[in-house]
Amino acid sequence: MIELTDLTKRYGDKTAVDHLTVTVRSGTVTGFLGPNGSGKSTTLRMILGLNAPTSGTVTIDGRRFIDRPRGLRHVGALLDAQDIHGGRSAVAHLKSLAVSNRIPLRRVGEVLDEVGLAEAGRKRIGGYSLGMKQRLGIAGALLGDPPVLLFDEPLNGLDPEGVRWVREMFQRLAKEGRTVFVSSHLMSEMEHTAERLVVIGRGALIADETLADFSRRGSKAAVLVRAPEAAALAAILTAEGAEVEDAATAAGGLTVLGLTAARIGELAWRNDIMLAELATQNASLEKAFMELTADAVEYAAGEAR
Ligand SMILES: Nc1ncnc2c1ncn2[C@@H]1O[C@H](COP(=O)(O)OP(=O)(O)OP(=O)(O)O)[C@@H](O)[C@H]1O
Repeated sequence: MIELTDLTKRYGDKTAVDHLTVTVRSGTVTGFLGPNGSGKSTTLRMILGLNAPTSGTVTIDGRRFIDRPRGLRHVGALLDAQDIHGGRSAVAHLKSLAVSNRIPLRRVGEVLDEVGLAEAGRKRIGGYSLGMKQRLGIAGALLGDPPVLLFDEPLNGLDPEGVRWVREMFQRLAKEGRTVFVSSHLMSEMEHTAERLVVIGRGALIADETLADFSRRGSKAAVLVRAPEAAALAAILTAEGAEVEDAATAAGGLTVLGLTAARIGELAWRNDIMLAELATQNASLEKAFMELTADAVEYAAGEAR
């Protein structure tokens, strides 16, 4: 379990992390989401004792990371897959990590197998693709077989097969009872990866809940209706109290809020209006994320320069 209590980090006038209080539980994959520059990396670095908090505390299973003599055996982390010595091979890199953390050397072969780098293990890291570096970073995090794992944007640079593989691995690690905390600035990456979400904006907590609860915060469920006589139908639905928006992109499409699909179908039938399509739209996680973090986006497109 990772516990952040009133955790704050300031750089001069800039508050990178703002009184963050969060508990990251074991046995589940927790997504750590926020727009670019919202303080995710700074938080992960404070968890690992690489940055000192301005105030507040962070503990892992009750102790500060730097007070743990077992290091990589307790917490495995991938912070920046590119930040690695390109002249060495993956085997040499992992062996040096193993030796300095008193991890048996047989783990090197095991983790390289696990991440699919067994063949490339003796090649220079400098020649690796970003996806291979991500895999190597994940191997390093797994080396000490730790109960707590932190990953900063681990899906960056992975192809769709790689993304699926990482997702399945995170879920397996969580099922084994470990704490898996994964940052991303993209909801689409977390949607099929995490079970819980911690969402921050400008360093402050916006949400800490299950994915299902988070999606309910988003826009109300809407119903998409397509009908040749869209204008007539829109008038009927509005008279029934619905909020109707024209979906400008789809000819004849209406987005209806405030009525169920069943009720819309019934009203159309009673008024002899033919429907071409009637579909309930699930509240989109992406939309909920965009709405909740809109005020916290630091560099939006189209902003005054
Ligand atoms: N060493 C530093 N000195 C000054 N400001 C910093 C430093 N490190 C981070 N910041 C600032 O703190 C804020 C949070 O940065 P951080 O890298 O933690 O965000 P992030 O959520 O990880 O972003 P991204 O998704 O872009 O990686 C940013 O505004 C950043 O410019």
